Amino acid sequence: MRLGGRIAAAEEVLLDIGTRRTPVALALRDWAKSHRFAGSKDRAAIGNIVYDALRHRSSFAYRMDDDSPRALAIAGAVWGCGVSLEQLNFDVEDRHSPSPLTETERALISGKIDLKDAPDWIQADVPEWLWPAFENNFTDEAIAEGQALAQRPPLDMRVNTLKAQRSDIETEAVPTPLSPIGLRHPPVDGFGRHPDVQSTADYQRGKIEIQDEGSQLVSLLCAAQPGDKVLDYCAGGGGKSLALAGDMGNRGEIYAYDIDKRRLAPTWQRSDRAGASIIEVIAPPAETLPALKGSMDRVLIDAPCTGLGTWRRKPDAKWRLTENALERRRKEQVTVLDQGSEFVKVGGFLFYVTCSMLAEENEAQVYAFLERTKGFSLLSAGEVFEERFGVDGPKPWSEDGLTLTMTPGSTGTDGFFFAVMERSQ
Ligand SMILES: C[S@@+](CC[C@H](N)C(=O)[O-])C[C@H]1O[C@@H](n2cnc3c(N)ncnc32)[C@H](O)[C@@H]1O
Repeated sequence: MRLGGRIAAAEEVLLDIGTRRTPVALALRDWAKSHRFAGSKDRAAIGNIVYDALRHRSSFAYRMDDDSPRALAIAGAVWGCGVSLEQLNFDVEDRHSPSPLTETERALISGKIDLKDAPDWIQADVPEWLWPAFENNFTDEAIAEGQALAQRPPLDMRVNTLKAQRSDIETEAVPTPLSPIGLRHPPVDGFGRHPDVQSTADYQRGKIEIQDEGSQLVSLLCAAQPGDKVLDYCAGGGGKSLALAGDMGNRGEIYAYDIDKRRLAPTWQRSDRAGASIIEVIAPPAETLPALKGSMDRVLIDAPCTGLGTWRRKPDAKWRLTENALERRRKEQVTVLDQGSEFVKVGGFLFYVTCSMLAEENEAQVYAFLERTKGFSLLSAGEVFEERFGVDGPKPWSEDGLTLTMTPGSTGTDGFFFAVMERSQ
């Protein structure tokens, strides 16, 4: 496909996302299914235009003075993928090409509108309704943090130390700056794409997992010891259970529970591949779960959240998020904290993690939990962070000197919140 065809395809996909509210990955898959002539390079290029257009939706719309799919697709190609104005001379004979650029479009692409004059939320590419909370969190750095969340992400992998060391992995990926067991393919440029890690022998043999460095760090911050009894209360697909099993040297007990059976399902196969035999999956109706109450050394609550921290990877979620959804997540967070905390033994630890950076989902939830629940106290996570990842590397945010908030802007990871509490009675 020529460039014009790729831009027109991106416009079509953006229209689909806007009208059907289809998640971006699904919209791209649907488009590819009905356009079999598109090769893998075309699909990657179209994907890059679409993802970049969504990452920067409000700032691109401002600079194009237009938020139509056409304007966003052109902006995605130019400012996201580095296409030049000269390259945008679409071939009028090509029926797959968009119509030629108008004079106004040409002027706008040449940079007629200065983003510096735009409201802060537009410069930051954060939804307008969410801006006060976002700004409150990051104050002077809020625009920079928003912009960091709109960048392309790296592809991070975690080395499964049950099967390999970092130096054993055959790859062009580089070590991650903080995680001692992470490898990174940096963000791609232009129309590039990341290597297909899942088809490598190391992945198939369970030596590596795809996992963002932030997710690796929160798992390592739990400092689970060989022999511990650990409950992963919101285990989802088991990503953190697997990381914990590696850190524990496959000695001890890990119970992976989630209210949603379907989300939990891949954990069996993933544990097998990783050789993580200490993981016991407890799926609903979870008859064996109540017997574990009060007996766990560590309980990890990787709570359901708005997922702000993953906007680099799921930029469509940023514009779909509503105040109602935030409220629903907040209620679920109260539930999982109350329920999960019952499993911690006296002298054990409770970890509260989200992939959000909103104080309402993070510090506020932890403080409200401590207020209504006897016997738990908040410890400093910063000390463990420095112990495990050194004092010289990038530092997470900490509003209270105890909890940690990692962000693309501070630690170069997805956004994650981490708090550790100890049970004393
Ligand atoms: C952030 S995801 C977990 C991701 C997972 N830990 C990982 O590393 O891949 C949050 C999970 O919480 C689960 N959840 C929501 N409400 C729950 C509840 N009341 N009890 C247990 N799990 C719950 C959801 O089904 C979802 O899988």
